[in-house]
Amino acid sequence: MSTPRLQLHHLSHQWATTPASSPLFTLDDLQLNSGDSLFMCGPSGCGKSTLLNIITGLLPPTQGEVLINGQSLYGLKPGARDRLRAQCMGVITQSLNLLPYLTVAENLRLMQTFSAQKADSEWQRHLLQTLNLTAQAHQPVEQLSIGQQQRAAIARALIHKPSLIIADEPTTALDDDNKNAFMSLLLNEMQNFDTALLMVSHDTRLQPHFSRTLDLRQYQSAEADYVS
Ligand SMILES: Nc1ncnc2c1ncn2[C@@H]1O[C@H](COP(=O)(O)OP(=O)(O)OP(=O)(O)O)[C@@H](O)[C@H]1O
Repeated sequence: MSTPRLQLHHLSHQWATTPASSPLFTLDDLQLNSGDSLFMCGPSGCGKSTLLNIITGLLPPTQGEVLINGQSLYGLKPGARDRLRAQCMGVITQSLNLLPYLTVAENLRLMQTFSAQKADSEWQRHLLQTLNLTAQAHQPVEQLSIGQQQRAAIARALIHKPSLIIADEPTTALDDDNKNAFMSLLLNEMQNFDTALLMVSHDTRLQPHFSRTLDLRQYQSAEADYVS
């Protein structure tokens, strides 16, 4: 069995503004292996973005441990942590994170540079072909349709062969047909590329696409303040 892609141990977070007795959430144990897809939901303010920031190395938790491929994320110095994030994680957000004036291929190349990988033209060709973007490879992203931009964002999240994909509300702007197409594509590609997926969404209709669900509300302290 390969090393888990993500492990959370006794993880909790507490803002300085909240009482010591009521951390935002407490997750004793969570593990994602290659091929796992986790749907994370919960009411506004329950801590989803906070947890994603902790998992992506941007916010040290007040307690507990985050392991990426068995490596303690916060046991690393900030520079090494940034490198681990760039090498091991692919992130897709609602705003897609693509540079609009660069072509699709240039966006992919930039991601490879951040992750300190050599250009792999064979892999890029394969990805663009799989995602039906070969004809758009040398077009600026701002000239693509929304659906094409989303496929480009998936390619960008996979170009460096990450072990973990983090997707934060990536389907908010989509109609139902495009939502389902996007999810099928993302899940299919993450299975093909041997990675794990953690996606945050308010849209519980997407839940059946995933192998597991985590409702963060269930991991909150009783005094937590959020909007249902
Ligand atoms: N820098 C901060 N300092 C203090 N409190 C914060 C900070 N950032 C967020 N919070 C609080 O932490 C709680 C969780 O916020 P978070 O953004 O993680 O929720 P969320 O579940 O992602 O919400 P939404 O679904 O609305 O995006 C909120 O009560 C918020 O006010």
